[in-house]
Amino acid sequence: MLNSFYDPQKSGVQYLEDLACGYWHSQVIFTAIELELFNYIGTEQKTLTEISQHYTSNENAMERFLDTLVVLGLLVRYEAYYYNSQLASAYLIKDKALYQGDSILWRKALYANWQDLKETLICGKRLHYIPNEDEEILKQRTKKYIKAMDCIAKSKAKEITKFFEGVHLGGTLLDVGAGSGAFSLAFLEDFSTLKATLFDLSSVIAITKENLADTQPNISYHQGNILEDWQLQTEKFHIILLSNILHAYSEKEVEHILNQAAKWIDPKGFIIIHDFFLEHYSLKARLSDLNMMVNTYNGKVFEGDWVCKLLKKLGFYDEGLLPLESDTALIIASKSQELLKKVHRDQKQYLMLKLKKLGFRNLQLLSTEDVAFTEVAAVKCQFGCQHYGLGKCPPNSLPIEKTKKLLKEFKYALLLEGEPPTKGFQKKILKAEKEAYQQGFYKAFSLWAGPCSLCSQCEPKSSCPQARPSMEGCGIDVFQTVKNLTGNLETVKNKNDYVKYFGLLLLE
Ligand SMILES: C[S@@+](CC[C@H](N)C(=O)[O-])C[C@H]1O[C@@H](n2cnc3c(N)ncnc32)[C@H](O)[C@@H]1O
Repeated sequence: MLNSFYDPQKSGVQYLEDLACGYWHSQVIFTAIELELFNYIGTEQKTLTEISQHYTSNENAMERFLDTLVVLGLLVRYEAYYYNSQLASAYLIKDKALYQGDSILWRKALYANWQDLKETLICGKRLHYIPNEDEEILKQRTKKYIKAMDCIAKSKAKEITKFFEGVHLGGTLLDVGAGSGAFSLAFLEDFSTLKATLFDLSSVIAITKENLADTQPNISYHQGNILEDWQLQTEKFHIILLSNILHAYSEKEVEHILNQAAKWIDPKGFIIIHDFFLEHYSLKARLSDLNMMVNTYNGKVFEGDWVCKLLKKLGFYDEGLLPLESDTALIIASKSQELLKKVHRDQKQYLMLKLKKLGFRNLQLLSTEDVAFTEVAAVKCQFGCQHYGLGKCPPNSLPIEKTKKLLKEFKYALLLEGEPPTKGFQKKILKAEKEAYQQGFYKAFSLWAGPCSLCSQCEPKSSCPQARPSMEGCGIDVFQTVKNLTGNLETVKNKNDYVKYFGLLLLE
């Protein structure tokens, strides 16, 4: 969920080298899509010679290129034959429903302005605009843009509508900045009594209308500028959708857009905001923010919290950020708290988002069945640790068999990663446990790392509301558990090496 490649224990020169070579990956996928290589291979097998002849390319160069695509997981090579991988077959062949090639090539089109990043930092905003673009060229570019948005929207639409499973959604939907209308189409498919109005610039509406032809009787269109007063000439709407709109603008325009949405929403309706937010998929959100800086007039990626505060000022309730499994998240707001309660949210994902704010480096959801145990932990506590017998350390902790039984009471756990000092980490674990409890995980119980460091003195036999056992003190094989999940945990080799702390928050 945090989408961060950086690992303070491991990241060194290799990490820097990989960062610097990021564009190599991009260039490989851009080229493969431009060549329509995955279409050419299709469901067949092709030899290097066939592929090289088809593209009139140098055979040696083509083999090196194809073998790189194999390592990237986009092709499979078996002896002399190349095939599309499952991933490429699903998303990189043009006639597939979830084809992503158009959005991948749109990324390429955005690259030119990234070259100006250094100058953009000095100037504070995008440097170059295309002056007086020819009408036909502009139309072709808008078409490409809509296709690109459509690829992404289609791949996410069902992730969004599932929040409303079981909710009776009827009436009218206003899709603000609708683009291809993919999100509206997904809502119409799942909620048959809905009618949607697609609101966008006239240049976009013209293309979307053409694309959808007359196949959608429940769709109407409204051309206009969302930065002006919305002149909709209809009743209020039951759903207002703002998907990937806020990040195109700055605070002032976002306030205007939300004000207009508040004006046009039925008191028993939902405002649905779908976007990048800094709290979710943080690295991608940050990079998207820079992308807005180099490629738009004043777009930026916001904190979900800030948007929620604006909605609150306008009299709306919301449930905070609802992360999708992919890189974006939702805010669903309504003036009716009753209605909001009907919206499904993934309780554990929501909790993870809240806990991230406590400052954990990383959070991983796991099944309690994936927790590893070792008898060696107890032996290491008894022989080799100065804390043995003190506070809540063994033998005042839970013996391994009792811990195994305890974990059977819980289905899930969150592995929480932090760092020294021990006291600070343990306080965060307690706060995490409290947050989980307050969100309804009534059994929530935590195990932390190291000897209890909250108080300077401790009566080992007495009960203490604050003390929790450590994972290792209860027989958990912390190394193995972490390695099973992330493959990443190093033994500390030097005194000053970075140490990772882990806690486990048990959830029913
Ligand atoms: C990033 S796309 C999002 C499209 C779609 N909502 C989605 O999520 O796939 C932004 C859309 O907002 C529209 N838009 C941006 N500024 C607008 C404005 N001032 N008035 C009307 N539409 C606007 C664009 O034309 C484009 O279709």
